[in-house]
Amino acid sequence: MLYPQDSQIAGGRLSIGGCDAQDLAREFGTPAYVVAEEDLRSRAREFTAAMGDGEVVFASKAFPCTAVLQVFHEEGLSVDVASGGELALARKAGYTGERIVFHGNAKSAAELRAASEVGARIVVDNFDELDKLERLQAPVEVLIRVTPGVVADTHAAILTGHAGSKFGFSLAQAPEAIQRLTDAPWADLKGLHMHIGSQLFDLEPWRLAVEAIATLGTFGTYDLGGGLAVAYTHDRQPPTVAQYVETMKATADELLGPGKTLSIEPGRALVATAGVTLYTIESVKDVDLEDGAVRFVAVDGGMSDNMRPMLYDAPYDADLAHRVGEPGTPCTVVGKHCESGDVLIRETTLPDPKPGDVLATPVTGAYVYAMANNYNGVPRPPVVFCSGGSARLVVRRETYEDLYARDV
Ligand SMILES: Cc1ncc(COP(=O)(O)O)c(C=O)c1O
Ligand SMILES: N[C@@H](CCCC[NH3+])C(=O)O
Repeated sequence: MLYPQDSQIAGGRLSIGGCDAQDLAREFGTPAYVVAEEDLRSRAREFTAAMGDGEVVFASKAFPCTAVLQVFHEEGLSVDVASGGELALARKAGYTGERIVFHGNAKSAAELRAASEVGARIVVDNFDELDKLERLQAPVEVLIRVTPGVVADTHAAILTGHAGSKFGFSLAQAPEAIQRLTDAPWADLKGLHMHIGSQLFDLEPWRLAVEAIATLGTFGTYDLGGGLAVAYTHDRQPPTVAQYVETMKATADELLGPGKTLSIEPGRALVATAGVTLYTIESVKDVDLEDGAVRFVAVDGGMSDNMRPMLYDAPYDADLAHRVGEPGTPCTVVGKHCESGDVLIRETTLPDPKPGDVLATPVTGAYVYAMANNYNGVPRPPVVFCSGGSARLVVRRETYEDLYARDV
């Protein structure tokens, strides 16, 4: 099943965290991002149990929402932030510096100052950043981000560990960065960081990457980044959390030496399955073409609430919330935006979809809320947490007033 762990389907009706999906749509309106809180918690526990005394750092870019961060804070995870804004969210959720890892390939002096003031660990990406830190002279814990020169199998836009990536020091540059940070009296160099890409199914590239960074000397701490894939549809299954973590630990033991302090930074794999987006179908249109007919099912959201299909051709599945599991006919789910590329699902099957029906798209917890926007003046959807049969609003829907609230 693609739905969160505590979902149920009874008589074709979907419930999430004990809450009926159609009732949620009625109560909170659509589109709505529904989040199964127990799914977030159980993923966090799966990671922490597998990591043992290693550190699990939530990559907050995947779901930068205070309530989500609070859950992971309660579950004992650390947090990865990639901007001053994400740092502010992490602080709002209760995080203190020793559990914050600060990332970015273009950190400003102000962001570096803010990170140093709260005592966050800074992952140094380039020589200009190193110069800025030198000018700041604030005592900071640092890691060095290394680009291992490994090509993993994922969409080019979310590949980050290849030679030619904009992130990190190349293997050739890293020794100079290591030397400078070892010599700097203000820097406490803990070790190396790498992150080779996102939505990765194959574990082999991580091994190659660790092999590459192992040539740079021995450190006490290694942060191996995030990247574990999730199943968006039934077509392709990723490794389990346990398989992935065991591989990371065994690879580190073998290639970096035993007893290292290890961190991993999952984003997607912690939040994707907890999220279900609910839409209302607004129109159903059959278009006859020479090579067959297309049934467009148009919903009340689209590329403003989920950019991923447009950016990465990301596949999703969908169901009518009251007829889950029934056989259907081929449909293309489109959004309400003024672009033909506003396609949420190129091909799925739905049983006789009608205007007014509630459509549920599972596995929409990661990088969906995160990349929402106001294209066509569409207010961004609310976030609703469901658990044990109760639903609570944790982010309200934007209003039309919000759309001009920043006018001066
Ligand atoms: C530095 C860093 N760490 C962790 C992540 C999280 O990746 P994922 O969501 O694929 O686990 C990212 C995003 O790709 C990242 O840039
Ligand atoms: N936004 C991307 C992931 C970015 C990874 C961040 N380094 C996605 O939706 O898949």
